[in-house]
Amino acid sequence: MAPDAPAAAVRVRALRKTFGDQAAVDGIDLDVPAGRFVGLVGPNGAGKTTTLSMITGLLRPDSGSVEIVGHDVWRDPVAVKARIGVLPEGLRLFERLSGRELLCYLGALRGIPTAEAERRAAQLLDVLDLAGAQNKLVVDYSTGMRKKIGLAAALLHNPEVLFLDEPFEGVDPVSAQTIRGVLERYTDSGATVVFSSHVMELVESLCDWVAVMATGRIRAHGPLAEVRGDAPTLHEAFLELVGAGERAAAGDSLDWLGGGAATNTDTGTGTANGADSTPRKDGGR
Ligand SMILES: Nc1ncnc2c1ncn2[C@@H]1O[C@H](COP(=O)(O)OP(=O)(O)OP(=O)(O)O)[C@@H](O)[C@H]1O
Repeated sequence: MAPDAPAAAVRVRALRKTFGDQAAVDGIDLDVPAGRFVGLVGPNGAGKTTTLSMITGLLRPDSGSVEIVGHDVWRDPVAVKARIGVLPEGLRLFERLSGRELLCYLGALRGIPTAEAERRAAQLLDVLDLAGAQNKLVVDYSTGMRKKIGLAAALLHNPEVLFLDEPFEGVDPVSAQTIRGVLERYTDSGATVVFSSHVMELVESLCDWVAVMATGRIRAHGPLAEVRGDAPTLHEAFLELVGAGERAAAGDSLDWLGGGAATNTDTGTGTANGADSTPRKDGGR
């Protein structure tokens, strides 16, 4: 391979997963370049979590293959798991450990020498603004704190590629800024971050490479500017790619919805207010 063509961080071929007769991921191909900040975006149910779960070895595909920095996820799982960090959706943690104990324990599982694991844990807790809660049990952590301790756990072994499923969901703006700073520093060192999100503004401001998914397929992927094309924002390009205009128009059929009783007058099932549109507190009895 030419020196100016670095190996893909993630190489996906014909990846497919069905649940019953529904294809959650419908045979996707994807090459994620190394050293990028990558956003996987798509509407609810697009298949983002299913894709990330298969890429990280948490869910077995029906067919297709995934390589991470040249290692097959299903044939070479140990090599892959040593190279990746994962913050999955609905992260399960050891709830009865404190944040610091959790990181030190995971460090031991990863084979990191105790002193080094403690050093890294202390630094991560500090940078992620969790030092004050390091002795608190994880079960007592808030949603945002859980995301941050999950991120610390995913970074502890200094992985080459980090996968984050909705890392900013439930996180306040200050913590989001902290997480962002950590991730930017991490990608500046040449590592790759792949994260899923619905928040286009966030993806646009953080990512230099995006993949847009809808109904189990990749609709567009590549450098941010290319995917955005002539659209003024990624948000607008996204709406066009996933056909959201049609779905928005479908809302027109909710002609009864308006928060008032007046629209119920001729249905025969309403409040019997008749032509009087004045709201009545007695429920029309
Ligand atoms: N374990 C499962 N059993 C049955 N159907 C599933 C399962 N997991 C996912 N699906 C279905 O697969 C489709 C893709 O789901 P997935 O969670 O991957 O989407 P997503 O893009 O992550 O959505 P969201 O943004 O809402 O989290 C959905 O229609 C979902 O209902």
